[in-house]
Order: sequence, then structure tokens, then C-alpha cells
Amino acid sequence: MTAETSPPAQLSVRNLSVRFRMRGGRTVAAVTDVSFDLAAGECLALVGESGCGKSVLTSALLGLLPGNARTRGAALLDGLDLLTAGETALARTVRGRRIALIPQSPAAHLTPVRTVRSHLEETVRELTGKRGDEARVAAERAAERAAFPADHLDHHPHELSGGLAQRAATALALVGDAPLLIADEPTTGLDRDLVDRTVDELRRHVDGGHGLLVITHDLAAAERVADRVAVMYAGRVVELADADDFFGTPGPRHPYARGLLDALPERAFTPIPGMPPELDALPDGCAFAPRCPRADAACATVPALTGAPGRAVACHHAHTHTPETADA
Ligand SMILES: Nc1ncnc2c1ncn2[C@@H]1O[C@H](COP(=O)(O)OP(=O)(O)OP(=O)(O)O)[C@@H](O)[C@H]1O
Repeated sequence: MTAETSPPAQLSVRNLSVRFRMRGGRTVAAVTDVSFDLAAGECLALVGESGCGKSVLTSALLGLLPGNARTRGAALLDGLDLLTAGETALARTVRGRRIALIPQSPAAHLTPVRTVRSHLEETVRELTGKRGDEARVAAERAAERAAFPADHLDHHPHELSGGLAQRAATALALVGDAPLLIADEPTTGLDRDLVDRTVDELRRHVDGGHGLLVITHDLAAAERVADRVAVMYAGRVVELADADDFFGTPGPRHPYARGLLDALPERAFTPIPGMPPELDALPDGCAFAPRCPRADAACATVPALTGAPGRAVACHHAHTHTPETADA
């Protein structure tokens, strides 16, 4: 898809950076210069190894960063800059209403003394104004969509397995019908059948016109749900690709993204050697260079992300996608 034919962005993130100030003057560069657009009716999957900044990025969008964080850049949601909107606007008009979140640790977001039904009905009342039977039906419908079993609706959070808490969190996020959904590892703790069921429900949500930013380690789930994929490494987006090209032919262009796919058991099952860098001690040039088979002197400078939104890459030695050299 070229920039000219792209649908209008619902969420437009521009040069977003997040820094944490630590004791002793250390700075953690958790997110650096991230830019992407997300349209209504589109799913973007954010993938990358643990600690690369995926959750910090979503916390920044929702105004949920701790006090030692500093942000730069912009994140426009239908024109409202989420980074400068202020806590009152975010709490009253954004969280739950314009952006719903499936959080990474759902059990921690449920109140221990209340049942799942009570959580769901209260959220329905608060976000939609429905009352009584109407609220009950809407709550049960959301539970069903999230594959949360009706006979567990009157259970308390401590009575739920990790997988059930995950599905309760998904139901809660669907209830308000927010135009944008952010799902942070929505399939953790689910077996493969339930992963597929959850992912397919999320896809239906997208096909109904909602935007979805899904963060996942599960590349099979990403392949099933996403229109585009953003690969993060050491706080930066290093590749932004159409999902069909990325998972199929011609495949990823960034050596790190190729390594992620090659590490899958169903592919080459070859792990990427080495470890990601510490985010408070990043190298000067490309952060992937120490692990990269293609690195040379050019990698002493950080490569910019260049190219159309469906095939952008930040690498001095990206794999090329001309018909003759599709595998180069
Ligand atoms: N409050 C904080 N203070 C300092 N550093 C933080 C803070 N929160 C997160 N970080 C650091 O920011 C980096 C990015 O963390 P983040 O949780 O976004 O990674 P992630 O890609 O979501 O990982 P995972 O997939 O394991 O959730 C990590 O190095 C983490 O230690």
C-alpha cells in the first residue's frame, strides 16, 4: 500500500521517544523515534523480543507512564495529541471510551472482591449508559465474544486461571466499543485453540471498523490477525511491513526480523545469536549490529526508517525485494 492510497490515519504516532530517568543519573532509552499510522479497520502488530519497548510505547499512548518518564514527539488520535492531552482529558474521554486496553497482566487490573459479572456490568454502565437488563445482556454478550464461559461470570478474580483472567480482560475491553483497541499480549496463557478463537474475535472487531494495535510475542497470532507488522528492536521500529509480504514472500527485509522468523520452531528453528543491548547503554550506531551477520563499518551510524508504510526498513544492508533478488 503506498502513502497515496493509505486510508486516513486514526492514530498517527510521530517520532515518539520515552526516556526513564534513573537514580545516579542513568537514562533508559525505552522508546526512540517511533513513527507509524494506524487506520480504522486496520490491525498493526507490534513484535520484538522482551524488553524492546513495546509496553512502554502503549503506556505512553494511554498516559500511563510513571513519574520518572519523559516523552517527546506526538501521538495524534483523531487530532488529539495523547502525549500532551493531560490526565483529566485522558481519564474522562480517552481511556475506555476512545481507546480500550487489554492489559498485559489482566489479573492485576481486576478488583479482588468483585465478580467478573460485576466488573463487566459496571463498565457497561459507565461507558454506554445502559442499565438493568440491557446492561446484563451487553455484559454477557461481551463475555461470549471473548470466549469467557457464562458459568464463570459470578466468580471472583482469584478463582480464575490465567487464561480465564485474560478472557475476562478481553471482554472488558470489548464492552465499551472504543474505536481503537490496544491489546498487550492478549493471548498469553491460552492454549492454541483459544489463541485462534481470541485472535479471530479481535479480527472481527477490526473488520467491524475498529483500529487494533496488538503487541505480541506470538508471531503465529500476529500472522493470523495483522494487516501490517512493526518490528521493534532496542526501542526503535526497524521494519514496518505488510503482513502478507512479511510472513510470506518475499519475507522480512531487516536481518533482525528475518532472525525472528527463522527462530520459529516451524521454520529454521535457529535462534538469533547474542542478546539485545541494555537500554541504558546503547551502542552509538545500529543497536543490532553486534548480532548481525551483515554488519560492517556503515553500521556505526543509526539507519533511519525509510520507505513506504507497507515496506519500510531501518537498515544499511536490508534484504532487497526486487523480483530477481527476492531472497538476497
Ligand atoms: N518504570 C520504568 N523505569 C525504568 N525502566 C523501565 C520502566 N518501565 C520499563 N522500563 C524499561 O523499558 C524497557 C522496555 O520495557 P517494555 O516493558 O516496554 O518491554 P516489552 O517489549 O513490552 O517487553 P515484554 O515483551 O517483556 O513485555 C525495558 O528495558 C524496561 O526495563
